[in-house]
Order: sequence, then C-alpha cells, then structure tokens
Amino acid sequence: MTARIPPVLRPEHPLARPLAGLVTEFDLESVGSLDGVELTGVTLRSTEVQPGDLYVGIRGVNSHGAQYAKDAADSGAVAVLTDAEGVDLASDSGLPIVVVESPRAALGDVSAWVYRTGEHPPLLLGVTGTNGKTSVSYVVEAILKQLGLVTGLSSTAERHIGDLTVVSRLTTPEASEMHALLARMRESEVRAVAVEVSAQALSQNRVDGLVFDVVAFTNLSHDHLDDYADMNEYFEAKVAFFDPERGKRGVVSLDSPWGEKVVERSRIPVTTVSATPGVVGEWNAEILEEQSSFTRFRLTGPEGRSLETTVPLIGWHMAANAALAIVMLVEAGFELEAIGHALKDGIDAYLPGRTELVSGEHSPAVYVDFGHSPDAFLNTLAAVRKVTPGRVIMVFGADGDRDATKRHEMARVASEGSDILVITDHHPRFENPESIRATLVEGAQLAEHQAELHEVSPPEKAIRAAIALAQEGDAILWAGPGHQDYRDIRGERTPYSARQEARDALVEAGWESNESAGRQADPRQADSR
Ligand SMILES: CC(=O)N[C@H]1[C@@H](OP(=O)(O)OP(=O)(O)OC[C@H]2O[C@@H](n3ccc(=O)[nH]c3=O)[C@H](O)[C@@H]2O)O[C@H](CO)[C@@H](O)[C@@H]1O[C@H](C)C(=O)N[C@@H](C)C(=O)N[C@H](CCC(=O)O)C(=O)O
Ligand SMILES: Nc1ncnc2c1ncn2[C@@H]1O[C@H](COP(=O)(O)OP(=O)(O)OP(=O)(O)O)[C@@H](O)[C@H]1O
Repeated sequence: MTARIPPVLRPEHPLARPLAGLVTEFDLESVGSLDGVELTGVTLRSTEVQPGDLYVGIRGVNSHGAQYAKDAADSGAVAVLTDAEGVDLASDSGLPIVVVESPRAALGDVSAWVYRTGEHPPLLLGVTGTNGKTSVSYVVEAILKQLGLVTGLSSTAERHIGDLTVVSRLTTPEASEMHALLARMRESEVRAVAVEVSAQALSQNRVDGLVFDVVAFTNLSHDHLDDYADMNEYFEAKVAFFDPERGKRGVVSLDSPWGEKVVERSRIPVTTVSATPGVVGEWNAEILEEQSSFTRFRLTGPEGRSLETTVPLIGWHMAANAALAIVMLVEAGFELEAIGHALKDGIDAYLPGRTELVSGEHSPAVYVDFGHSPDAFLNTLAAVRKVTPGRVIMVFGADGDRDATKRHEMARVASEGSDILVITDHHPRFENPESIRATLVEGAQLAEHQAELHEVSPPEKAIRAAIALAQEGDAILWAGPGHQDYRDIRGERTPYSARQEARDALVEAGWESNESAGRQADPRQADSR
C-alpha cells in the first residue's frame, strides 16, 4: 500500500479572471487567441490541473514542464505560461501560450493576480531558519487563537484553515499553491496566517507575491548542504527573507552566531531576541522551570516590560521558539499586556511530532521528534536529559538521498548525549540502508563519550529493542520521523507512523494497556484527504 499524497487546498468558489487582463496587466507576450479565455486557477503540475487552470511550464531538474502542456489541456487547462524554450514544447496543446523570461519568477505575482490574494491580505507572519520553524509557526498560530483570531498555518507538518487540518507535502508550497491556500483561507475568514519558509522556498520563488508583516529567523546550523554549496550559500538563501520585497519588519534570534549576521545584512527594521545566557538581545528569555510536559520562561523586553508563561514542550530551545513567536506578535502590533493576559494559563499549542511524549505515566518516557540535524539532536538530547532521572536512550536513522555530510556529526552528537544509542533506518529512498547505518556507526565511534551502541533494522524492531532495554525512569528519544505518516523506500511512500509504532511497542512490552496507549494517541488528528 502507498500512502496518499496530500491534496493542494484551493478556493472552493474561485472567481474567474480574463487571460487578456493578465497579459495587459503584466505587459506580456502571447501566442494564440486570448479571446474569452477565463482563468480560475494556476498550477505547475499537469497531474493536478483543474478545469479553468493556467498551466505553468517550468524547466525543472528532470524535465521541462511545458512538455506536459498537452496533458494539462486534456485535463481542462485553458492556457499555458512558459518560457521561450517551452513555447515549442507546449504548442501541441492547442492552448494560448503566454511567454515570460522565467516562469518560476513570474509564478508568485501571476498567482496573486489570479487568486486576488493581494487584495485585503491577512496578517502574514513568516519564519525561517534551520531548526524551530515548525515550532515557532505553531506557537504563533496558537497565541493568535488565544487572542481570539481565526487563523491559518502553513508548515512542514500540516496546513490549517481555521479548524480544518490537512497534512503537508513540502515545507513551503510552490507559489501557485501558496496563493490558492491563501484564497481558500479568505473564504474561511482567516485573519492571520503563520507560514514556515524554507531556504528552498526563498531560492525557488515560493513566497513571491507576498509581503509578510513580520519575518523571523530562528538559527542556522549544518543542514541542506546537498542543495547549497556551503554554509555561506545556505545563509544567503535565508537572509534574502529580510528584504523589503518580502517583509516589513523582522525578528532575529541571536541564539546562533548567524543571528548577528542577519541583523547586519537585514534591509528592513529588525529587533532581536535571545534565550542564550550571556547573549543580550532587545528581548531576552530566561528559563524558570523545566518539567517533562512544559517549560516555564520569562520574556523581558525594552523598558523592562515582561511576561511569564509556559510552553507545553521540553527544552530551552522550545522556550526560545515561544519567545521568538511572542516578539513576532508584538512586532505585528499586538500589546504585550494583551498577549500576557491571553497566555496567563500557558501557551495552548499541540505540535505533532516535536518532542512529542507518546508514553503514559507508568512507563519509560518515549518522545518522538522530527530532529534531523546535529544541532537539533544536541538541544533535544539536552532537554530530555534535564527531565529524565534515569538513562537516555536514543533511536535514530538518517535520511537517504539527503545531505550525507551531516551523518557522522549527527551520530557523534547522538552518542555524546545518550547512554544507549540504537542506530536504525529512516527514509532510505534510493540509498542502501545498510551503508547509511555503517556511516552512522562510524560517526558514533568518533564520539568522546561512547554510548552503548546497537544497530537494529528496521525501525519497528529498533524501537522494540530500545523499549526492551529501558527501565522505569529512563527516557527514549526517537528522532527523525516526527509527525510523518510514511517511510520513503525506493520512491514508495509506505504508510508508517512512528508515534503509533512506539505506542504499540509499549503495549506489547507490557508498559501500557491498549486503553492507556489510546489516551496518548494524537489529540488532534490531521485529515489527509
Ligand atoms: C529538488 C527540488 O526542489 N525539486 C522541486 C522541483 O522538481 P523538479 O525540478 O525535479 O521538477 P521536474 O520533475 O524536472 O519537473 C519539471 C516541472 O514539470 C512538472 N511536471 C513533471 C512531470 C509531469 O508529469 N507533469 C508535470 O507537470 C513538475 O511539476 C515541474 O513543475 O519542482 C517540483 C515542482 O514544483 C517540486 O515539487 C520539487 O520539490 C521536491 C519534491 C523536493 O523534495 N523538494 C525539497 C528539496 C524541498 O523543497 N524541501 C524544502 C525544505 C525542507 C526542510 O526544511 O527540511 C521544502 O520547502 O519542502
Ligand atoms: N530553536 C531551536 N534550536 C535548535 N534546535 C531546535 C530548535 N527548535 C527546534 N529544534 C529541534 O529541531 C527539531 C525540528 O523542529 P522544527 O520542526 O520546529 O524545526 P524546522 O525548522 O521546522 O525543521 P524542518 O525544516 O526540518 O521542518 C525539533 O524537534 C528539535 O529537535
């Protein structure tokens, strides 16, 4: 069985706009008659065309999208937008063709025009950085809800439109999908939207056609060096977010050394926030209490204004994420006092698969996490250690066909921070899982502190091995799968939930009953229609 690819959310009642209007508005060249052609949507995937769509043919890594224009026409596309190279390729579609220099660069503005998302946009809050984007965007959304607004969210894990939840594909959707999502949100009277913005999104024009009210930066550390030549190139992709074309005001975390560089390079006004002792920002977060189900912190800003609240997650980094989220809302115009009042009983956020505790009261604690970089491991292991009286057992595997240069460091950090390390598989994709594990074992052996090392494949056996080794008071951190509901094995998305697997394993080992494991099940299920 293959897991379903989640849908793209579009407006349910799209308004038609004339193709001729688009051509005039953007002063574009075209081939073929534009008369009477009405557009109701935009897509760059022929497989997802809906009647009335403008099909955008871009040159991709594998092929030129224009070669699928005929398929798009057969599915109801009414026009094609492509580059000079695509004109010939798309000619067999029989559709009018609009020609631009770079269809990818045009996609944001064109989609904004078709979906009219520039007219009365919601409050837009965007966050980028290596780690913490999903967490910050969920916390922003949670606080906005606690302030009484109808909200939207676009994150790696899920997209939310008010109370509707669907699982995500990419972290940041393609621009056509982003504008369709915003148009759908408008139908639901969404007033404020939190958006997670990946480096790839900034490099690939996915947030074009949007000007965020507030943009934020969490941190930068080793990741994605398969897409970027080095850390500087990766940084350049991220810092492009701090530009007047993309955002009005910025909030920068100083928790990684890259934060100062963002401040130096920003072309918009920014404020800073720090949760690192000894690093002083305009806003500073101080951890007051760390428990297995929450972290309490105080945030102090200019003129000594402060608020104290809790975030229902472990670790200083989650307090740092929550502090950043609060400062984003202050920069968006909300009064700190009003936020403090709304958060007097704590931030009411549920983050699927982010150090999510999936065990009950009487078993070893089992956390399922989405961390897949050395820095994420470092922080999450430290957080688990702080709230664990016994031993820390770590289970993880590395992504196949993704940045292989981080594998040694991930395993080294994992060994340094745990007492028992179970190396297993994650998404092998087209790589040999055995050789990924061998690299991880090598990395673990480079650690100064050598955890007791086990290599167990596949992951369902690994989590059971970890649970068999665990005693009361111990904690297991299963890093990597997070919220995901599949494993990618040779390009096939096999249905798989690490959270469910861990709950089942706890029941089988006698630590939990079916009833108690059921109580721990995902409190808010995503609809993956
Ligand atoms: C490496 C990369 O970024 N690839 C993206 C790219 O694919 P591509 O260039 O290979 O496309 P292609 O296969 O050559 O096809 C060219 C065009 O023809 C279209 N096509 C192709 C075949 C067909 O039958 N019909 C059709 O219309 C394709 O939709 C595309 O528009 O264009 C596609 C369409 O827009 C994207 O979906 C795809 O993202 C892939 C799925 C991906 O995995 N991207 C990752 C790297 C990514 O973006 N990750 C970030 C960050 C995650 C994080 O922070 O950890 C994210 O934001 O998710
Ligand atoms: N501020 C932070 N600093 C360091 N590590 C963090 C921070 N916030 C979260 N993490 C770690 O990174 C993991 C992923 O968190 P989150 O999903 O919020 O980040 P992300 O930026 O969205 O990641 P991705 O881009 O892979 O989706 C967490 O589970 C935790 O291990």
